[in-house]
This record gives sequence, structure tokens and C-alpha cells, in this order.
Amino acid sequence: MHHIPAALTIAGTDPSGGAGIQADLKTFQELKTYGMSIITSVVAQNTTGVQDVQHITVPMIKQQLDSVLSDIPFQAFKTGMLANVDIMNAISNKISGLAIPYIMDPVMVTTSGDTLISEDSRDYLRESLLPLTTLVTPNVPEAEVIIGETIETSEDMQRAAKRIVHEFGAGAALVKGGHMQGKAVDFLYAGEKMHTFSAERIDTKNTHGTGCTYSAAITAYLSQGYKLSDAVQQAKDFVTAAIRGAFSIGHGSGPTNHWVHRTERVT
Ligand SMILES: Nc1ncnc2c1ncn2[C@@H]1O[C@H](COP(=O)(O)OP(=O)(O)O)[C@@H](O)[C@H]1O
Ligand SMILES: Cc1ncc(COP(=O)(O)O)c(N)n1
Repeated sequence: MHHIPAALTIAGTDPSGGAGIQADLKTFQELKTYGMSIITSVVAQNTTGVQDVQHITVPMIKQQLDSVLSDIPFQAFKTGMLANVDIMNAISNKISGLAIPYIMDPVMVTTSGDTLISEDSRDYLRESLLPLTTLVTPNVPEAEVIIGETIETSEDMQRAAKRIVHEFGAGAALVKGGHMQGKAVDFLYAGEKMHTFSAERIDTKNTHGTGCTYSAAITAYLSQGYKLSDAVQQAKDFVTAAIRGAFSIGHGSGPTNHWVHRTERVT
């Protein structure tokens, strides 16, 4: 019997360590879940933006998945950057039979404004991958792409969450308010009532990797058996602390601090 909770992330990389696979693994580690990773694209990026991208071949992505699936059980998984339809299709074929929570961070554009996935793959993501999810975690611009409508108010965010579940077939939707004004408020809808998660807005430019960190934390808590709304609340507390302690390093938007449980403060 395995008593160690384990989670898998399927995503792109960030050599500067703040987003993507690197953020996911740091988060899993901090939250005491054994972390595993499938790399879909190698992204040359840092706190200032994306300099270059190279996608991993589809056979190699499939082989990475087989290597993990044939060897080590895990209790939850997430996807981040899935750059094109071929990669999405390979992933969906391998994961559609897994009876464990699937958290999709529908990564489209980075904090620095660089596009990470092709135009046509947005339709594939909406039509083929969304119905497989336990939870999808769009920020406001991503939710706008999914529903094809602009979002201006918190009522719009809540309506988007409901539409993503009822019309697009996601298991649940967490529409995140990081790009709105005022408090940092996120709405979770899983088919019944609307849950609200609110935190004070922290005045910082260092938000590189917040979405990755948040969805990885939700995945970690789900791997440990928390129910969805509790996993999101715990993860919200984690990401807020990670933003509050964010590192002012690099020349652009610095990374969040995954080391939130350290007793001595890192500055
Ligand atoms: N300045 C901030 N202060 C506090 N919380 C924030 C801030 N910016 C983002 N958040 C929170 O961080 C999480 C990630 O949200 P968001 O920035 O919308 O996603 P993404 O990184 O995918 O663009 C959400 O819980 C959001 O409310
Ligand atoms: C490989 C990869 N995946 C995702 C993001 C988005 O980062 P954020 O969490 O800031 O939206 C990123 N910059 N790089």
C-alpha cells in the first residue's frame, strides 16, 4: 500500500523557476505531496517574458506518460501549457480513463503577455478536454475565450463559471479574479451553489506563476483527499501567502514564494 499522496503535472517548463512545471513541483513538495511531471514544451522564459519555445514530440510525450502510468500510482493530476491540438489529443487519449481528479489550468497567455497555445487549440481545449475535467481554473481573459463573451463584473464572472459547467461540460469551474480591480475574489461553481474565495489584493508586480501555483496547490490537496471546496480554500490561502512573500528577483514580474511554511522568513 502507498501511503504517500502523489500528484502529476503535465505542462511546460520555466527555467527561471517561477511558473510551469517548476512551480508545480515546488508547490507539491511544499504541500507534502510526492510530485511527478510530464514535460510538453520546453519554454525559454524568465520574469520578463518568453524568449523561445520548443515542443516535445507527441511520441515522447506519450512515452513519458506511459513511464509514469505503468509504474507509480497518483491520486490527482493537472495540466498546464498544452501548446497544440496534437499534444492535447495525445494527453486526452491517455487520461480519459483515469478515475481521479483532473484539474485543468487553461494556460493561454503568460503574465508577461506572451501567447503559449495556438489559436485552433483553443477550440479543441473547449470541446474535447473541458468535459474530462474535475475542475478548470481560468483567469478572466481565459474565461472570456472559453465562453466567447467579455467579463467586466463579478456577476459576469459567476455567470461564466456556471456556463463553463452547464454548457461546456467542465466538472467545476473556478473563475479567478486576479485581473480584476479591488479584492482578489475567485468564484467556484460545481453545479450547486456558488462558492466565493476572497483575499486582500497585495500591491505587487511579482505575480509570475500565480495561476500555476494555485492549480498545483488545489491538485496537491485533492491528492490528499480534501473535498473540492476545502481544497480550493486551502490553496487560496497558500497562493495568497506565496504572493505576499513573492521574491523581488529578476528584471520583470518576480516569482511567488512557494516556501510559505518555512519558519524563518526569506527576504
Ligand atoms: N495582487 C494580488 N493579490 C492577491 N491575490 C492575487 C493577486 N493577483 C492574483 N491573485 C490571486 O492569485 C490567484 C491567481 O489568479 P490570476 O492572477 O487571476 O491567475 P493567472 O495567474 O492564471 O492569471 C487567484 O486566487 C487570484 O485571486
Ligand atoms: C510553461 C508555462 N506555463 C504557464 C505559464 C503561465 O504563468 P502564470 O501562472 O503566471 O499565468 C508560464 N509562464 N509558463
